[in-house]
Amino acid sequence: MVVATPIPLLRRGGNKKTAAFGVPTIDLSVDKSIASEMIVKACEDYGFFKVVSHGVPKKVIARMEREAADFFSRPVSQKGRAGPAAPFGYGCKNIGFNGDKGDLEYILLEANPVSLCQRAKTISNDPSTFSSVTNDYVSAVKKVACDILELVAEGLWIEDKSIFSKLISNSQNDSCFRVNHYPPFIAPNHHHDDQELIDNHWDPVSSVHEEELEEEPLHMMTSTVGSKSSRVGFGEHTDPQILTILRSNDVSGLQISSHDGFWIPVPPDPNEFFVFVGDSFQALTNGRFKSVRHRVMAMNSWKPRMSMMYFAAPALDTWITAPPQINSNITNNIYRPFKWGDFKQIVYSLRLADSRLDYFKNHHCPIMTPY
Ligand SMILES: C=C1C[C@]23C[C@@]1(O)CC[C@H]2[C@@]12CC[C@H](O)[C@@](C)(C(=O)O1)[C@H]2[C@@H]3C(=O)O
Ligand SMILES: O=C(O)CCC(=O)C(=O)O
Ligand SMILES: [Fe+2]
Repeated sequence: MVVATPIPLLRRGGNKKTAAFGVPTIDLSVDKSIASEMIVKACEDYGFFKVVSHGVPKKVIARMEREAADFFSRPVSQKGRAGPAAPFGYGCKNIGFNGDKGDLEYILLEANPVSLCQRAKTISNDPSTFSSVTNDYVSAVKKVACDILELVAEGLWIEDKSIFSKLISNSQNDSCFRVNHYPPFIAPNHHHDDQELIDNHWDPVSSVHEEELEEEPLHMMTSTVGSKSSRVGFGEHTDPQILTILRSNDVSGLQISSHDGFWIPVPPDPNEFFVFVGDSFQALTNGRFKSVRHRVMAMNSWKPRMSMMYFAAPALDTWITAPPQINSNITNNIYRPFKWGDFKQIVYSLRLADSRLDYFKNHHCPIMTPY
């Protein structure tokens, strides 16, 4: 049984806003009452945790990785046939519609079999294999997301264990799937002698030059290789959906933000999944769970980072508001109830780094609840 308590391990002095901690790790094979309590605690304290013994076969992961790697290895002229991302399809450096940029290329897909089947035709020379491999992967991680959401309901002592999972298992769910591919990055002052550090023991904490980052808002950074700004892979943001299930190869770069403003590097773990609380889960729990800010910094690596995210979202017409089992007095609602589809529209009108949930904070607006 793997039960790791999140313990701050290191905080360097001066004005370096970085820290390291033991990622809260939940073994999904342990007794439900233990796992559910740990998940609720991690969602409250960090909005982030790792799951192990998740039951997703290695083969399903390896096949998805191979299909994606094969796509990104193609010439730009071929990849471009699946783009530009609007928002679905192949994208390169441009994220969203409002000028955000990152040092990456990606494919963003709707996570349903019909759409995947259509999209696969522009992505692969063997579309039926691509869509069947992607469907298998998406179904497997969706199951992980549902298991986690049911454990959350249990941990919150809610009788209807499917209160959250049914939102994403609804046939009209709006979940999506993204594969990000970050090119290798070697810092301009990098020496070959450092190779051993890169391969094995490289310490991302000391390599994040925060004094440089503070000069320029992250979302303004471009991806010009060779300048200091080349290090932003995917700028800081929270995910708007309910839950995100991330898996990456063994290349580092992911960082999460602690409540006190430190960037915490997350060591990659290709066999396991990282789980992020999204904005919608924050609203569904009336702020009890926190959506976690995160980003990807291009780290010294000769190898590309490849990550896959399943963003679990409800149907567009689903009301997002805390159920009475969580908040019995609606006058205490932090957020106005909103439909996922309306929230998504706001999301796409804003920049990556914006705090979108603030737009739904209750000030003087009348409270309407669908419950
Ligand atoms: C700049 C943007 C890209 C994004 C939509 C947005 O306007 C703001 C949120 C971004 C984000 C972050 C999490 C996911 O990667 C994503 C697919 C999502 O749902 O919200 C992306 C959007 C995107 O890349 O299309
Ligand atoms: O690529 C990663 O590791 C994370 C990317 C991310 O946060 C996103 O696509 O929303
Ligand atoms: Fe994200």
